[in-house]
Amino acid sequence: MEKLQQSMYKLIVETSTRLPKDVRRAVARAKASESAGTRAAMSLSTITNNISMADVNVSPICQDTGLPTFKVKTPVGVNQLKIKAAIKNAIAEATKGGKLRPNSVDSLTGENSGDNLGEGTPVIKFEQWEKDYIDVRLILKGGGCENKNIQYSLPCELEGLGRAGRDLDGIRKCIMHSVYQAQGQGCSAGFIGVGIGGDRTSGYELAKEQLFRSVEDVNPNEELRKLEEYVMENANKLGIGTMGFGGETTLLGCKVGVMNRIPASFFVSVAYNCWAYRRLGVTLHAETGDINEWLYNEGEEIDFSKEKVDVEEVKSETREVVLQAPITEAQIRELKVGDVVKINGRMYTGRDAIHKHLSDNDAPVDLNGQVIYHCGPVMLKDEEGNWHVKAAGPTTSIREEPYQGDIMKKFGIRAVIGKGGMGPKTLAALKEHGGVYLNAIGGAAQYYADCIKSVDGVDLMQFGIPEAMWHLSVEGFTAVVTMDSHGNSLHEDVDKSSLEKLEQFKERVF
Ligand SMILES: O=C(O)C[C@H](O)C(=O)O
Ligand code: SF4
Repeated sequence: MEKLQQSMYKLIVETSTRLPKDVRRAVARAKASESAGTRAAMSLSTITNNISMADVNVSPICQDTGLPTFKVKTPVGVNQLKIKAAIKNAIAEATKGGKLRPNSVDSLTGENSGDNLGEGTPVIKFEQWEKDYIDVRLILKGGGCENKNIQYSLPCELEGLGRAGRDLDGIRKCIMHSVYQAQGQGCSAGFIGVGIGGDRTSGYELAKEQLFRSVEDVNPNEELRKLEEYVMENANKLGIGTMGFGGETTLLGCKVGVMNRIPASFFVSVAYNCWAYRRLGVTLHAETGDINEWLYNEGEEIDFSKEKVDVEEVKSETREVVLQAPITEAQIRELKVGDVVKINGRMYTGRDAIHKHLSDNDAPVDLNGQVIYHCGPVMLKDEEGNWHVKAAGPTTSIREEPYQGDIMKKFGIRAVIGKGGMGPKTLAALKEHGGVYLNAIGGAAQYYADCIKSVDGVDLMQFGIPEAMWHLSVEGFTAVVTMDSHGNSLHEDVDKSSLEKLEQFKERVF
């Protein structure tokens, strides 16, 4: 098994940096369905551009390289402990080289282990089989989409859809609701894996298991095939769209599995995966550990770098404003939902730990008139001790909802950049204080890393690389105003209109 660690390293790097062929085709279909010049089309262009940049840079498609989850099938007699050790070594190596973000955090102390290893991370699941080779599959599922997973216990009442009973139609309603409740926060357009039955644990396992199916397979169970097709057709009528900006494509794939349950329980579990659906697999020679074959490798690989972007058309529909910090209140009050903002100059990253910290402490820098970027980047230090950005897309902003408004007022922050939008408390604060929320394209970590021209400093490194406050110099960092200082929120509007659309699916279908 001398090649095992090397094979696992290849699998990790490939999964983190190259989107699988079936997923590319799904993204391309979504792009083709949007009209040029719309926000959805613009976002999808950024996404496909980002996919190509990750190919070329061999760098993470998204900065959140998730909780690495391996599923391994081994012939009888193969030493699983050796496989586990090889996977762990390969994970540490990939983290050191900036192919994975250090993502393993002590839940009690908040300490980041720095190498992605720790209690419960990575997840490795073994199964034995009768074949004579090893099958290893890996999914890197990020935290933002993981947070949008949902489990229903039937019967239940669902907003917009009424009662969901213990039958196929009740299941249908749960799935439709799961897409609605995710909005754009899990970086839509997304994929869902659904598990019907089991208990709370095995139901979610089954849901995640569906994410290991190919996007284009056909469910052999006739009832489930119909259900999957129904969901694909109708969830896309909800109008949530890419990033929750509205649009034709909200869902890129739906896979449903079923298992038995016990009489008192009836769970429908949904695992939501962002467009940056990073899962791959290999088969290995059982004695040497060499890669025999790459899985999910069928069909054409779309090379998005060959596509042409119709920039002129995009420009005609949107107003573009260039900003440079420090920003004045008057400049902010000029901005309206729908404006495209290009930022030059300084911004500071701040996510979960920073927001909590700033609510009880002074800021390490003067934040008056400044821009906060909700981002946990992948960073590498060179031999001279200088930091380099390897991936730096936005994180889900709603987690900062309890703190954001207060912090903006306390420190005089004028703009926050993130994704998925924020709630009523922040919207009220933007109006009162004169602030703006800018939505960047979730998952576009290479695209944004390219806009970052230098790393000028870092504070609060004790929170770990993703959570520290990085001082960044940017050029042409592009984001859309989705919440302005006049009380307007695109997120509130899309939520409301998609709930109205959801109500159309109240009547029995199955
Ligand atoms: O942790 C991150 O960088 C992003 C996260 O996956 C998210 O979607 O919020
Ligand atoms: S930022 Fe978006 S694309 Fe990246 S892992 Fe989170 S949900 Fe997925």
